[in-house]
Amino acid sequence: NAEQYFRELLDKRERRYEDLCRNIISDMNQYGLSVVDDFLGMETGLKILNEVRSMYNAGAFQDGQVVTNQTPDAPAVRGDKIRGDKIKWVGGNEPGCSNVWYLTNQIDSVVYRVNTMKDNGILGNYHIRERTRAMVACYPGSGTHYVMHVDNPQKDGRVITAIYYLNINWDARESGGILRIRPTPGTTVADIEPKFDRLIFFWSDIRNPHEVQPAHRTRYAITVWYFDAKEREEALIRAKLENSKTNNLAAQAQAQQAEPDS
Ligand SMILES: Cn1c(O)c(C(=O)NCC(=O)O)c(=O)c2ccccc21
Ligand SMILES: [Mn+2]
Repeated sequence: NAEQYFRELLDKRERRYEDLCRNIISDMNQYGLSVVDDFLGMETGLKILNEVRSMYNAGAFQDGQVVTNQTPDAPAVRGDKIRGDKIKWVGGNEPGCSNVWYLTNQIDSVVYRVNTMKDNGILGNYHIRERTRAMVACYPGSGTHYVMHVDNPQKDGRVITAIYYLNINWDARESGGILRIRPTPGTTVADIEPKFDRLIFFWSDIRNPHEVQPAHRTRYAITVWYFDAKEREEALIRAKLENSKTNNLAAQAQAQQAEPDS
């Protein structure tokens, strides 16, 4: 009967979800990164893509960082600075961002789940309670890239990077834009295509230097970073100490200047 059918459907969905979380746990423990394809399905993915496109076309993205021309051999002629990635920070439920907001909720439930499941290995060392806002990024596609870097080299609290890609029929052979992660220690690299409805996770710290190779087609991605409560707290305390130290130095310098020569 119908009730039986729906119960089985839900059970199947729940099992699929469990399997998904199990796979992420084993990937993160084994490789420090995990790739999930078809995360939300075509229909939902398209809604997010259209929302991001309309934000971009409305000029809501900050101008990307200015980078010199991409061709290293040609002399950097004045004025050939091109704009790199352009980004827009999306908080919670601002108007016109409901689909991005839905996405971040879906990623949240996976991350909070894998963080609390039993036998989750390294993930069990973290206590993830909050994340950054969502960073919506667009590479305009004129060969723009992002240099090799570590997201969190200095223990600012971010432990997991989650990136959701929106690029339909992406073919890296003609469009480039590959995310290359060079897990350390290790000698292999992971080349990840920014494919539509693909969600990836990787440790945000020095274990995962990565770069975005030059993109020759508009390349959209949405990133959220998850904090470990302890590392985040310690980072905030350090920042406060640093702050008060610099304030004191400034105040002292001010005071010394003000004092008449003794
Ligand atoms: C635009 N963009 C990024 O694309 C990546 C990044 O690592 N992207 C990986 C990817 O898109 O596959 C970043 O890490 C990043 C950090 C600060 C500001 C902008 C940034
Ligand atoms: Mn990065």
